[in-house]
Amino acid sequence: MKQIQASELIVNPDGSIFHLHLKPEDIADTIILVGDQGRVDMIGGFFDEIELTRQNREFRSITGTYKGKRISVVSTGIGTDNIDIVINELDALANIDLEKRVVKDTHTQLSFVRIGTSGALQKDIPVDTPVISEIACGFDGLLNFYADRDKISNLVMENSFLEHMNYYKKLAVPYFVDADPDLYSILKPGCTNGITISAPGFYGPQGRVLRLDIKDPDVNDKISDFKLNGHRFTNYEMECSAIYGLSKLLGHRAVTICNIIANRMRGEYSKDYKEGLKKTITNVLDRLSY
Ligand SMILES: O=P(O)(O)O[C@H]1O[C@H](CO)[C@@H](O)[C@H]1O
Ligand SMILES: O=c1cc[nH]c(=O)[nH]1
Repeated sequence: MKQIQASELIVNPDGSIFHLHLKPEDIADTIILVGDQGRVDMIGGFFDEIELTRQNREFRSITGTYKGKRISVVSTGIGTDNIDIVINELDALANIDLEKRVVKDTHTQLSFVRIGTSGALQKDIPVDTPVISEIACGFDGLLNFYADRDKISNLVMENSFLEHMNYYKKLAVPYFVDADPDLYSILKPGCTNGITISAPGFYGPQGRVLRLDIKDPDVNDKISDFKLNGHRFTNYEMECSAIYGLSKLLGHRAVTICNIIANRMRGEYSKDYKEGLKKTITNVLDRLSY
């Protein structure tokens, strides 16, 4: 079995993984991912008990139990570049022997559930309601670096979207990846479903204009008009695509639910998004622990 070099898999002197500062025994098989480190303690506030709290940089982690089920919560910070770190390191904790530096013989499948905030791309999706990402669309380009990108993505939708948008050639080619079907059906009740775009920025890459003009001023109208086989775009956020893509490549399960805090087509913003988000969090925890 090939040993992974010290420069490629970085382990801290205490045996924890480089960025997350976690050891294999610290994580549960079910892991909730959130962007905001403050949301980790919000979710922990609903737990029966917390066995571990850890923080390094923007990566805050807890592990505890909710209604008897062991769950970890990890903050990713913003963006798919951080997701590359978080998913690869959580997978390494589960599937690589960190002392021997070899991939383990038996695979442990992790379940990732992202709970985030998001901007709606359809007029009929109200603020403070949850959207579940049936399909993720990555504008970020992260998955394009990995060898089996085409094997796990929906190339028919990709080509149809490129044509519909007359996609600007200097942007990263977008990729489309499905949610895990089992997690999706467990968490779908009560949510609007659709295609979620993960953008590599909050402003220009999501069609926002403050002082800088953007390449395509009609981008959001064109996106919201796109339809294929009954699927439509529902929302923008910044992490889902890489979570779905890397999870699928690594043999894990993933789903994303985001509360809508802004409706981009109506120009509306939530009055108190944290209240609605708490309801979505307890719904997700109840369904995961059932
Ligand atoms: O609330 P979180 O989980 O951070 O999600 C959304 O909010 C951030 C932007 O404000 C991005 O991370 C986006 O994906
Ligand atoms: O519009 C929004 C709202 C939250 N998060 C995003 O990425 N975009």
